[in-house]
Amino acid sequence: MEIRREVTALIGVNGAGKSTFMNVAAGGLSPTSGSVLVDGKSIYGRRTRRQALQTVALMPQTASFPGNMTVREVVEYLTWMRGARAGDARTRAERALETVELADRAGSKIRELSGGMLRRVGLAQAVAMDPSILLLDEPSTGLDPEQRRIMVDRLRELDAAVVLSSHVMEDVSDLADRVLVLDAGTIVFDGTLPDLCDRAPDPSAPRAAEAGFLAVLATRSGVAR
Ligand SMILES: Nc1ncnc2c1ncn2[C@@H]1O[C@H](COP(=O)(O)OP(=O)(O)OP(=O)(O)O)[C@@H](O)[C@H]1O
Repeated sequence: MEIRREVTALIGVNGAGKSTFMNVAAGGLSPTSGSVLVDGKSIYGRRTRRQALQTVALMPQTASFPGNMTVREVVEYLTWMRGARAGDARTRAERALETVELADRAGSKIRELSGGMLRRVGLAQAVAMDPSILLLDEPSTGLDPEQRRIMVDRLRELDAAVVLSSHVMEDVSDLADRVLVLDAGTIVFDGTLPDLCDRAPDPSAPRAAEAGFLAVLATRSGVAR
């Protein structure tokens, strides 16, 4: 598939392969077949990997940051790891923490944070280097309604190709220009949200997107049989 400079939502049932896709696309899980090209350069190529990795950032589904480090240290360290110079990494980390409204907890230890705050640290480290490709694995999980709204607003402001996986249809309808449905590792739908709603038995009914998603999967399993 080709990812464009827009927001692409990746949806699918548990185990469909969303996180696997994200990890492969982010350069962290080498594919057994196929390739990942960033601006035409392989993210797994020996000579091209370094540059490709600077363009892509992942907010993983679960992140295990060291509990003893402060929020600022974690974001700064990961930003430095991505190639920022030390002073620049500090500035970028501070700015990213402001973006996710976590600046007031910059000095807190990771182990003192709530689950939703940890998710926001994951988002901060992903946006700190202004990546042109941002992969977000279930970004709204664990966020309260206000924080989810802030995340949606921030993501709308980004000038990047964003891929987000989600089970929350509200995220999809608030953000996605394009929707992909993944089923057992295969893309079985590629279109807009209205296209997906059109697959529902009643496209004008409330929750038509969910019904369309289920209809796509039902058609697929019908074909498979
Ligand atoms: N490290 C691993 N080793 C072997 N199999 C794995 C590993 N991680 C995931 N899988 C398998 O790969 C498939 C896809 O898993 P993946 O985590 O990508 O799904 P997902 O769509 O992100 O699911 P969820 O919605 O539950 O997060 C599943 O069958 C899963 O059991």
